Amino acid sequence: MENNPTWRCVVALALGDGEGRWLMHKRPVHKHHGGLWEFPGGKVEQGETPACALVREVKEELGIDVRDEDLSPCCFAQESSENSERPIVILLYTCTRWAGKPAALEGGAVEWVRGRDIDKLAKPPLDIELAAHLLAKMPD
Ligand SMILES: Nc1nc2c([nH]c(=O)n2[C@H]2C[C@H](O)[C@@H](COP(=O)(O)OP(=O)(O)OP(=O)(O)O)O2)c(=O)[nH]1
Repeated sequence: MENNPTWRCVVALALGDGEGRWLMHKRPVHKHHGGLWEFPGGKVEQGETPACALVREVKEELGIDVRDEDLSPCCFAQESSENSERPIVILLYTCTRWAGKPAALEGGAVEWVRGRDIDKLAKPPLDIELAAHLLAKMPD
């Protein structure tokens, strides 16, 4: 269900292993931005808080449990409204506590990547911005 008539809210997770690596998700090839590496997450649905949406999305996408009290707001990135009728805003949270072993349950791939190596991955435009903010705040 659409969450807002004029803009779309997407939430994303920078899951950190505490040793400078972050879990990156490769989008399934048949999807928008297929084959590119993103911070896992997805769209906020009507009636959800961003944190609730992220807890739900990472369970569906990676099969892991995170608790909303372990999510810390990190940064956001947004599309220009000149390029899109309903621009996307992506809110990135960090988290270093979870239960379960992350797996790509929707047909893509997952990998733990050192902060400086995230730069080398092909990413959608907003994930490029999110990665730059994240690494500025949390250098290797
Ligand atoms: N991560 C990311 N997503 C982007 C960017 N630009 C952009 O339009 N998107 C879109 C792709 C998706 O429609 C949406 C992210 O939500 P999602 O991961 O749940 O997307 P999805 O294709 O799996 O969703 P669905 O329609 O199958 O439910 O945001 C970007 O730069 N980074």
